[in-house]
Amino acid sequence: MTGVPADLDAALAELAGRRPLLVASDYDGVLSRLVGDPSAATPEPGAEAALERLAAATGVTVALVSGRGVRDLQETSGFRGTYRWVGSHGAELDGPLTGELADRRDALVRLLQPVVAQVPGARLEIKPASVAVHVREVADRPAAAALLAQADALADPSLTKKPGKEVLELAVTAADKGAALQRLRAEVGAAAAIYLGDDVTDEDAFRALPPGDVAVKVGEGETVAPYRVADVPGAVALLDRLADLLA
Ligand SMILES: O=P(O)(O)OC[C@H]1O[C@H](O[C@H]2O[C@H](CO)[C@@H](O)[C@H](O)[C@H]2O)[C@H](O)[C@@H](O)[C@@H]1O
Repeated sequence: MTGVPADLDAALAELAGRRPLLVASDYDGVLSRLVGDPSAATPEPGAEAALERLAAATGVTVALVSGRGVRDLQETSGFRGTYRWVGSHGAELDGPLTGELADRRDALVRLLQPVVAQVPGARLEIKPASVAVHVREVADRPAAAALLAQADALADPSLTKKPGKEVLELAVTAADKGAALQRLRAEVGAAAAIYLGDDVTDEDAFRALPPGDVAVKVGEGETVAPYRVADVPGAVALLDRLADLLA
């Protein structure tokens, strides 16, 4: 099994002694490997079992904090545990969004659909409070970059731009994972928290954690997180290790 780095293991041991404890994780690129079709992003083997063990521990709250809409996250992951579900980068903290936001999002769909349709392999993902232009499966890389630049240029200033891995998302709310994590932390009265993330939008969450909390970057890339695991199996190994320490 993928090991947990020694410095991170020591931080987990310290974290395990604190309650209430918030264990929060991103989904894509952390609990699921990145794949071409977003709807095919199934969980890594062992991920759900580790989350369930953590959620069963006394004084521990598990939260899933995703750029996906909550319903999509539940359907794609198949997870059914007693977790806090945070979707749309925090815009959906507990439930679905209002119709007014959907109207603004629909206008974006009408604007971008014909543009995306011109690039073979590109996808337009329609989410509760945003649209995402995906280029992971665009073989012509200059065309992929040009599409992302075009989407960026078409976005009016009231939108929030969220670049990510092979994607540019245009959101009709200013929600970010950092504000969502702070709210969650306060709601559970957490004495400590850990957050795992792999993408640009997770940096907001890392920055929101106070000293003593544990921020873990999954995979390569620049980050403000002080800890790192190499990949998705490494993230699952971390969660398993924390569950062992809490047992
Ligand atoms: O916050 P997350 O749970 O990590 O969600 C971030 C975005 O994940 C999805 O896109 C990413 O994963 C796809 C499936 O592996 C991949 O095809 C794509 O290139 C990645 O950007 C999801 O589709 C987005 O809605 C999420 O915002």
